[in-house]
Amino acid sequence: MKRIFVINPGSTSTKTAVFEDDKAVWMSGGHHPASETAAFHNINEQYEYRKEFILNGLKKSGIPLKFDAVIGRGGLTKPLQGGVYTVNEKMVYDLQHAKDQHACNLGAIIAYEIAHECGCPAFMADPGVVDELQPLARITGLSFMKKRTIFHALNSKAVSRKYAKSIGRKYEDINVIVVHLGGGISVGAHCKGKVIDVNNALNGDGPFSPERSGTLPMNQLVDLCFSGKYSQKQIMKMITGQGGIVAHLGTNDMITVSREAEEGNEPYRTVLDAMLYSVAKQVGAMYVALDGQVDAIIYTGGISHSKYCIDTLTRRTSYMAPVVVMPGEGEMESLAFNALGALNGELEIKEYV
Ligand SMILES: Nc1ncnc2c1ncn2[C@@H]1O[C@H](COP(=O)(O)OP(=O)(O)O)[C@@H](O)[C@H]1O
Ligand SMILES: CCCC(=O)OP(=O)(O)O
Repeated sequence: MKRIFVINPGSTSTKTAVFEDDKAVWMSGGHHPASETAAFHNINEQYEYRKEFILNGLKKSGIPLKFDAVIGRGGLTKPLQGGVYTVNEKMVYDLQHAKDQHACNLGAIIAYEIAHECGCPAFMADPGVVDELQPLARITGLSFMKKRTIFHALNSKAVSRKYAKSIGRKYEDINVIVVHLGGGISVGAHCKGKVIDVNNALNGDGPFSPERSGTLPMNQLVDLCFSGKYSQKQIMKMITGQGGIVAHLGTNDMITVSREAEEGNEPYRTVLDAMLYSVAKQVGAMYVALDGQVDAIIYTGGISHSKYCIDTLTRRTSYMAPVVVMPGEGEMESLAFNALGALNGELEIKEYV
């Protein structure tokens, strides 16, 4: 029996779990309010805060640091193929110096530290930088700017596989649109096992989300950049951490926002409806990317627990394809599955170079 520790830092939460082979025997985690994380200037500064949060969780439950492997959510390194990777010094360095700032960058770093203390291997799998875009989706309107993907690759692929299995088919044989509704929102076109198009959920591309601005009017953004009022860091923070629902309503707590909207309270109702409208439009774009050949539209991520959000999105998109709701995320199970497969020699362990 293998004991695996799973670490998953998200933009709004940190989740941890202990698995014995493929069974979760302990799960923990918590929400990080925007009021707490706003104090940090960058993700590296959150290292101690998140590590303490993780170690305290283990300590409170009396769980010793004895594992056969530790696996962390993959971070925003250079674009990579999907799969499971050993965390090495080079990866830790690249994550500490990553241009793209997201809490997932800490997953592999903290896994590496804890694994070192346990004397076991550290892994990460299917990071947000998995890149399978079809050639046309890479080209932008400026010849020197290429599109870069950052999305919820781990969960999007995990729920797609689960859905395919539930209908007796393989992920590699179906076409689905996967909408991950988390702190960031990604809407991907999965064509026979490859994500051929998807918005960059982190950097000002696609729908707006609890914490991201999504696509903005470009001329106004350029004016803002040259206004002399804001540093580059401040503008990036407006786009990635303090945009979207946080910018409009001052919170990333979508449980409250959904409840208020459902009761018809303003400005919650209008702002949330606008976010859902922008998500539905992105689903339409991915419908086109798949030439209308879509087996299902899968809604997943934390916000998919909200009946108000799912009812609204279903009304706006179900005429394109059947809607499937898989709330929350399968990231913890998927990470554990990858670590177990790596330990048992059933999955190739890739080296980060
Ligand atoms: N029952 C719920 N109703 C509405 N929103 C929810 C619910 N549960 C969680 N959320 C929201 O889901 C988001 C977190 O989603 P999650 O997929 O766990 O992502 P992340 O990795 O971005 O932290 C938060 O904005 C949280 O408020
Ligand atoms: C880096 C993965 C994409 C993303 O936006 O994740 P969160 O929803 O956890 O912020």
